[in-house]
Amino acid sequence: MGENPWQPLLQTFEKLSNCVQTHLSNFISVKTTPRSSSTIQNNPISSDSSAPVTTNISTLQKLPLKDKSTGPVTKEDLGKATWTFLHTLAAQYPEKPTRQQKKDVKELMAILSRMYPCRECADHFKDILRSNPPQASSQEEFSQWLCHVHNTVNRSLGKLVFPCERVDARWGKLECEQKSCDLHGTSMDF
Ligand SMILES: Cc1cc2nc3c(=O)[nH]c(=O)nc-3n(C[C@H](O)[C@H](O)[C@H](O)COP(=O)(O)OP(=O)(O)OC[C@H]3O[C@@H](n4cnc5c(N)ncnc54)[C@H](O)[C@@H]3O)c2cc1C
Repeated sequence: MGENPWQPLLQTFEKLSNCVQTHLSNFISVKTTPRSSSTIQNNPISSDSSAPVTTNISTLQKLPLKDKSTGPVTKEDLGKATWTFLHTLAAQYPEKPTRQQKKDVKELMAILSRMYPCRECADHFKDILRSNPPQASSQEEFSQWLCHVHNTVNRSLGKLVFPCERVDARWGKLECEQKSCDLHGTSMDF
């Protein structure tokens, strides 16, 4: 019998199909390959056991499991994030806080000095609070007090002291539509 006249066309089609499959699997980083020791089953939601989807281990090994955003937090990262939280809180603290809000600030600082997830920092902060009890009768008073205690930490770490008259320029209120992020309160409430 002579050669199948469709053979060259079929071979070309097969090559094209393999090429498309390779490019697609590179694009989505998941390969559909026969089960082997270097692949893991990864189709927990499929009820069709005849069509297992497998992820190539070498693909998983290339994933950035410990990049900057997912790796362990350093003392510096934690410090920066906490100061951002505290100074933003101070910037949004009401001009006329309620008794409850003043109490909350004191409690928050006390809790930080006990539970801040860096033991030496927490102990250090406890000492600072002892000689600088929180002052939070107004937004101005709280943000200046916080600037002062942050500078106390800065000094002990050999860092530059921040000019507290510039604290409002450095730490503004959150940008929220129609003041929806503002803390509300007036000392008349309680
Ligand atoms: C309660 C607390 C206690 C800490 N104790 C320790 C400790 O004992 N040992 C330790 O190693 N680390 C401690 N840290 C971490 C340390 O304070 C820094 O956060 C960390 O070293 C990173 O410093 P940084 O130079 O990036 O700027 P940070 O001090 O984190 O400051 C962040 C930003 O705040 C601004 N800023 C600086 N000073 C002031 C200020 N006075 N008022 C307003 N804005 C300011 C600056 O723009 C600065 O870039 C503590 C952090 C906190 C929140």
